[in-house]
Amino acid sequence: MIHLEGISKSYKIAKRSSGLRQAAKALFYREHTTINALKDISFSIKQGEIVGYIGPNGAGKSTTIKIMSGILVPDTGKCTIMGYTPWKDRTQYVKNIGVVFGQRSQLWWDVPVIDSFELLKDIYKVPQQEYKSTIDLLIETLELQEIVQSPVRQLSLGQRMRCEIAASLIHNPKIIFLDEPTIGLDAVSKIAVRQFIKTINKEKGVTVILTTHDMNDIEALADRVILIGKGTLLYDGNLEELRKQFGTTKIITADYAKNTDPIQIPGTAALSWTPERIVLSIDTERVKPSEVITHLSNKVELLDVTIETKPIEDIIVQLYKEYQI
Ligand SMILES: Nc1ncnc2c1ncn2[C@@H]1O[C@H](COP(=O)(O)OP(=O)(O)OP(=O)(O)O)[C@@H](O)[C@H]1O
Repeated sequence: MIHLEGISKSYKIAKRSSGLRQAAKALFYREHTTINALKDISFSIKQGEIVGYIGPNGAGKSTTIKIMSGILVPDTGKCTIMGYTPWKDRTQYVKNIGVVFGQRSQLWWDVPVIDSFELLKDIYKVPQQEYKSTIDLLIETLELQEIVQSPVRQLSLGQRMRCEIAASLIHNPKIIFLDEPTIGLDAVSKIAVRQFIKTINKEKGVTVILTTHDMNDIEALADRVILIGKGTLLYDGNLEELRKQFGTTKIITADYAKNTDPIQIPGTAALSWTPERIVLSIDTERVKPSEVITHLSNKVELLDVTIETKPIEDIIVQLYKEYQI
């Protein structure tokens, strides 16, 4: 469905110099620097996938989304999405995609949200009946009843984001590109937005490409992650694989009847210790959690034990370190 091959994109920016003399010189002669935002990016995405497109600030995520949505033209490379070249066949192509840029609004600021929806219906030439059933569903599932009559400028960020997502789906697109859709949302709104993305993917088979810095978004939604750093594709694979590769640490917290003897267990490191509780970090490649618990129960009278997996956030930090990005 989506196929990128050898995509590169650079930005040319004028160097700014300080001082009056330099500013005068710049009137006649401008020096430029080139930023290589994307270098030889290739990947394919199948229909119905939810792909998390991740990487640190400035990695090239938004640039890729802009190329895939036809806003930017790459310097070199091929991009075919549903048979279209996004920046060449824009008019036909955009009928098939929805785009949300968390940082920018596609809604008209001063008019009630519902009027923006109507305008988008006309732009995309959505038949009235189809529009009615889509909009009713969107209003209900994204809980927009109370806010659709308000102008966008009066909405909170979370309310606006829910409207943005609805706006991107009015024409029933087959693919949606979400660039940081949960940025600045409270916990409840984040969960609602994630749930909604999951539902349209499951029930309508919508393909989702999601960029985010919130690893909980990735964990909740994406089966596959593509990692980009300094414009280069570094990892493309299953989230579970990533976890296996980098997430071999588990944290065991054990509560026990008072014990003042030191506890040392091979393959573990004590993160904290009191006469009633120990928190151990264990490397599951060296020792199994069950072996640690057996060791512990031989030494102390165990009252409670919990085992936690390393949060996905830590795994990603480790990954960024590994690739030095
Ligand atoms: N319009 C532009 N003009 C010049 N440079 C740009 C432009 N847009 C992006 N860049 C540069 O290209 C690189 C990639 O930027 P991009 O916005 O794609 O990164 P990103 O991964 O989306 O980052 P973030 O997570 O911070 O949003 C950065 O170095 C950025 O400064």
